[in-house]
Amino acid sequence: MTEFETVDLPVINLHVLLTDSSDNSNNQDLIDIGKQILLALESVGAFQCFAGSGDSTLTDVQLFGAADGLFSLDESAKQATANAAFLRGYIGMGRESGGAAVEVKEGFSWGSHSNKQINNGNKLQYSNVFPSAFSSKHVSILEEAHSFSARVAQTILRALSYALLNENSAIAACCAAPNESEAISLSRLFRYYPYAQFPNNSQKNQRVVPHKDRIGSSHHTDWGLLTLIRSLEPGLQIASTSAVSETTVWRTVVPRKDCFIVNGGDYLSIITNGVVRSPLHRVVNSDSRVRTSFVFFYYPPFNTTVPRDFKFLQSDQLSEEAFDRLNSLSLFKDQRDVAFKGKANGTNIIVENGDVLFDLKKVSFGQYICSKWESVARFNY
Ligand SMILES: O=C(O)CCC(=O)C(=O)O
Ligand SMILES: [Fe+2]
Repeated sequence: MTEFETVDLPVINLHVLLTDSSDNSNNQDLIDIGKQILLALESVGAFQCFAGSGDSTLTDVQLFGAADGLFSLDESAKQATANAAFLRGYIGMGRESGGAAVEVKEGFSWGSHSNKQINNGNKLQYSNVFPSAFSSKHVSILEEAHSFSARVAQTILRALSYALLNENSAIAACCAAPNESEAISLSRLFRYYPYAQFPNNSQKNQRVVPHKDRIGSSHHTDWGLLTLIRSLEPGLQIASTSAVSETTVWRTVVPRKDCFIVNGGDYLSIITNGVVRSPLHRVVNSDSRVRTSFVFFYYPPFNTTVPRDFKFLQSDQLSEEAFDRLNSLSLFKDQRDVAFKGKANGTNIIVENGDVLFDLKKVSFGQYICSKWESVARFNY
């Protein structure tokens, strides 16, 4: 495998804020940690976060033990959950991609344990679907991973909104209903395999170019407020540029034990007028090793729309660099299979010059995100 550079992400210890829930603006820890978070999110757009040790935390041993239990089930037990509900259950190899490449991974999605049913057309809020052979001990570890991650994400945003001082109102609006956010946020486990496990069946003579025709996760930015990632293995890479070009250098994140890797998301970048970066990233697979990761996408409440004072797309309000950066976010890109590119898709997506624009006045965040998830499903493998 090609050698890649590594990136040294700042490490931020959030533990003290998770044990102290007082919402007091004089709280020095909140201010200090908020500043560290702001510095990390406005420079690289990512950091590693230690969320504590003790009972109410998530350990790598618990999490990856549950992941092993899940992925080692029979294919038929996993497949039985594949089409049970939108964004719940198993995702088979090659069934999802954010680009033209085949993503050589299997995955599993779940959400909040307290979701009981579909809620007023809100497809993101649904009860969990686990294979019947999956142990209840492992189910509770995964469901606790979801609620703990939501608490960590809320705490990061609370500290960030203090650090942003005058710019905190947009974040505060997104944080006003943490239970609604938790209900539509998404947890996933992924297992990435050597590319050789997905050979080229249809065009046998064509060479498969590693990291181009086959990849772990195509280059993208995440759509939501924050993404939390756990893994024991490197593979996640952050780009040196906001769009892929000849000068792009991919740098590997080396995960630290019992830490989350935290990425700023597109929506957070938008509501902070580009102050927070949503870093361009991808996952490359090893030739010889399997990599497992836990990924948690933290979203604002379903009905959130962009706040009224939103300045995006008025380039006079932003530096040229920030404007270009916001314009290249995956949230605004058409990530559908090539066969659909340039064609309108129902009511949620507006297509202009092949790119998808988010009609900010008409569409709620939740509705739009449903259409984004539909756009990355792949069926023809
Ligand atoms: O597995 C990882 O490390 C990250 C995956 C990722 O970027 C995503 O699913 O959005
Ligand atoms: Fe991502």
